[in-house]
Amino acid sequence: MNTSIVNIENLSHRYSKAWAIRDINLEIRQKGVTGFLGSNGAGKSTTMNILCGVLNQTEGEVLIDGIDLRKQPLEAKKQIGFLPQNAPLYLDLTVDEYLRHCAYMRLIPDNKIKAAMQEAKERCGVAHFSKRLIKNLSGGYKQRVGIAQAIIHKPKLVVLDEPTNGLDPNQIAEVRNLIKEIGEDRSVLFSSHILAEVQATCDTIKMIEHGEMVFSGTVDDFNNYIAPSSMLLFLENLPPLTELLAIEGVTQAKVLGRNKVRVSFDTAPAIAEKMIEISVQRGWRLQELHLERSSLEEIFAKLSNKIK
Ligand SMILES: Nc1ncnc2c1ncn2[C@@H]1O[C@H](COP(=O)(O)OP(=O)(O)OP(=O)(O)O)[C@@H](O)[C@H]1O
Repeated sequence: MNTSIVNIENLSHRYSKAWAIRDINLEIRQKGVTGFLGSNGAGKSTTMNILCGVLNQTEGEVLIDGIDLRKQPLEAKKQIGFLPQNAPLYLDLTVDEYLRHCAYMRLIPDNKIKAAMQEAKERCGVAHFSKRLIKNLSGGYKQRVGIAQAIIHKPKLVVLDEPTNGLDPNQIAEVRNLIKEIGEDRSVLFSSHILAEVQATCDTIKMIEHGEMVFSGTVDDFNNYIAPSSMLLFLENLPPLTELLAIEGVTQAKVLGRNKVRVSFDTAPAIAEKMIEISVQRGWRLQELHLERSSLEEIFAKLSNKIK
């Protein structure tokens, strides 16, 4: 069995002269939610449009569930549901009329359309708006209908391009939950330039900047991308700073309160364990040790600059 739903190899795309993406390699697992992160203009939409067969790449290969998208587009596209950046909704249709149209477009057999519509509507929480004109739905519900059309044919891969863009905070939370639910039994790839959103919704992160992949890994890998270089210590018996500074690897020490000190260190291995050991030996009575990690924004900035 193929363990990846998507395999992208050496993918590049050029609009007229400028390359929008360059030599991208990407693998996405069969299940779970993958966040596709990148600044504005990084190349997310270009990659997603190629991945969904909406745009023909200049170079490289895209396999969906092992099927070459270029050579067998109809077969490959059966496995893909796509919600582009501007949801392709027909505002003058009702939810039912629109989803029926999408089901026809997806070549769902006539006798299965009703059940497919019902299942997609229930999954996306829009069944009670079946007869409502799409133009009369709130932004969040329009987006739900957009997601319903992306899953109506039960694809193995659902691709959502900035699905929470323009929604209010409540609607964002609802759409994020829906994305997580959908990712329970298939693979979802969704793009965003909001770090916290990707962190809250995804298992895996892929990040693109200036058309090149700069990161691929778990959310934890991402959060730990920059190794900590300082720690906060809460010590009942705070020693003189000279004693802290004499520890191998410690570069700075600053008292922040009666029992609190910030210690900066270089890349000394196992510095936290060493600090605990020394504090026991010397009776400093360590109450708490907190490694200070980089904020997501710092990691984002570092990755963004990686290829500048
Ligand atoms: N149709 C087009 N013609 C020419 N250049 C384009 C076209 N579409 C995108 N580009 C350029 O390709 C690069 C990548 O754009 P893309 O839309 O893929 O980025 P993005 O990461 O999706 O950005 P955003 O978050 O702003 O949607 C940008 O420099 C953009 O200006």
